[in-house]
Amino acid sequence: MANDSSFLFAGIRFDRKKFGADIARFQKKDSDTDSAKISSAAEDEGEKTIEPVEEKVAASTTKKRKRKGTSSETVEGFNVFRSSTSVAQSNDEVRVNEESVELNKKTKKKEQNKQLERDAKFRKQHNIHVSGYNVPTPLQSFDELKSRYNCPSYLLRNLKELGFREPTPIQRQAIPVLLQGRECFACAPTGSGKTLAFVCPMLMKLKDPEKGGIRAVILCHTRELSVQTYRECKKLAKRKKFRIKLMTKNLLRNADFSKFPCDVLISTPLRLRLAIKRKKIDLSRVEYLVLDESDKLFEPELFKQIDSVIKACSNPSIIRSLFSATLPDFVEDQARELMHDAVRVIVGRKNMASETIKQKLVFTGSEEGKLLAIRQSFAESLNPPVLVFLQSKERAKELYSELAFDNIRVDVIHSDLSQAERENAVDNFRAGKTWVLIATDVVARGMDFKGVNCVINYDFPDSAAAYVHRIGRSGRAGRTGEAITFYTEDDIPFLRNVANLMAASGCEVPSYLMELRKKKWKKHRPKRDSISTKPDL
Ligand SMILES: Nc1ncnc2c1ncn2[C@@H]1O[C@H](COP(=O)(O)OP(=O)(O)OP(=O)(O)O)[C@@H](O)[C@H]1O
Repeated sequence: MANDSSFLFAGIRFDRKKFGADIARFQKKDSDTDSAKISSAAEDEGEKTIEPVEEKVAASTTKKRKRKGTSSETVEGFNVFRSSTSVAQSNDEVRVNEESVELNKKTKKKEQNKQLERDAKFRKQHNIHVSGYNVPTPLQSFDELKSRYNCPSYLLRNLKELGFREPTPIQRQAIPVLLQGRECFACAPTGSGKTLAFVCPMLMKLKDPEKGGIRAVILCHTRELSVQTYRECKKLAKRKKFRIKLMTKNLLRNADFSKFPCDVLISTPLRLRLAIKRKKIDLSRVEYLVLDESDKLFEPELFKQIDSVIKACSNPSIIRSLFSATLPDFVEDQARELMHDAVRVIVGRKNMASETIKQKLVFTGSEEGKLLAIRQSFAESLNPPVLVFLQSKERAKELYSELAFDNIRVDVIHSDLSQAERENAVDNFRAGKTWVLIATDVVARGMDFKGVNCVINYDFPDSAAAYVHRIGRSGRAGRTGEAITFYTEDDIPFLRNVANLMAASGCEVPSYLMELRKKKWKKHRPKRDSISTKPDL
């Protein structure tokens, strides 16, 4: 047989050393009995396939290993001894393989189901709600960024140095979603760490600094928030030479965007739109786009601007994400049309105020009553830092000129101030130089002033979202805070809306408030009497 089959090896360099044992065995055998014996050996092997199911996977691999060096081995692509018995054997093998594949599938499915159960339990524990196909397992710890996603050590070190020991619920879920390359719209309470939830995966996705175009864009609705986000990015990217740029007026005016070295660009929609129109900035390489405070960006006055940015970010494999503490249905609907295969992540309940804030309603009767109430409150216990919100810049200026002489360190911020003045006001408040910051809604969203003890809604907010975001400047990152909302006769129709928000976030609300009628609450900015106490001349 060895001789007969030698023609099969013609033209093939046969390694006699390697297959010495086989050659010796074949040479010993009588050529007539040879194939019968080999066939029966093959049958024997075939019989071995009638084994308990559990052992089949192991058996088939052992069999493969055993067959190495036996007569029916494939030599460099040729099956040397092909007989009817080996066909039967192959059929058996196919069956065994099919069964073991089936078994593998079942085991895998079982394990997947167990993992899904564990994920669901974990999400419930952290009040995380998800929808979307194949949502990744939430993070148990920041260490998993290393074990599951090979997070670079500079980033882990930065997280540690910033004092972030454990991911917050939104970070637990949104980070794996974005790292999986999925688009995401996320809603989580104010002060719950959404910035890190989108910056961390962005830095991981970008891996290393690269030349040749803008790779990530973060859109923020105000300049103040852009500056803050820029600083947060820089802190997280420390030790890595990413080119993180803030779209300032100066940059917009003077930069040559055709040679713009930039990994991450942070901008307001207006400035970026101007750069697209005037400077032909190229966003076609952008891999990662974040719309922070997304519901604000989707409002009609900003929508045109974000729309042109979204269109300019034409990379088909872009990952877009939307983050906010409030996510109205109309934004969800628009987001669904815009995004593909997105995962929706909600922490707690949508559009809910943070549970760490003690909320209070105070009836002041009239505008004069408000001024008395705030003065009295400061006289009794001024626990800075305190933020006071008013409905317009005119009213903010008026209150400032009243309180400026009251022997408290007070400042004001609104859109009539220059950029430098606005930044100064924010920095002084952060540094504790200002105790009371009087503000319009320009700093109501996104701004992270550490440790604000109390927010006073001097003027009733104009919508549910405004209420949630304004009071959310206090009680951040798990700390407690306080919110006081003044109301007058004009605001009574909308009291029930605030009462509902208070009750939903666990505050005690007098029952009579819950019995009031609910009225659609949008853009409630009634004409109010002037704040001034100076007599009219
Ligand atoms: N894992 C963490 N552990 C502790 N603190 C954290 C963690 N992540 C973020 N923080 C801190 O929590 C604070 C709030 O974070 P951030 O400003 O991102 O909140 P946010 O959810 O975006 O709030 P908003 O809705 O008001 O914009 C920041 O001071 C931030 O440094």
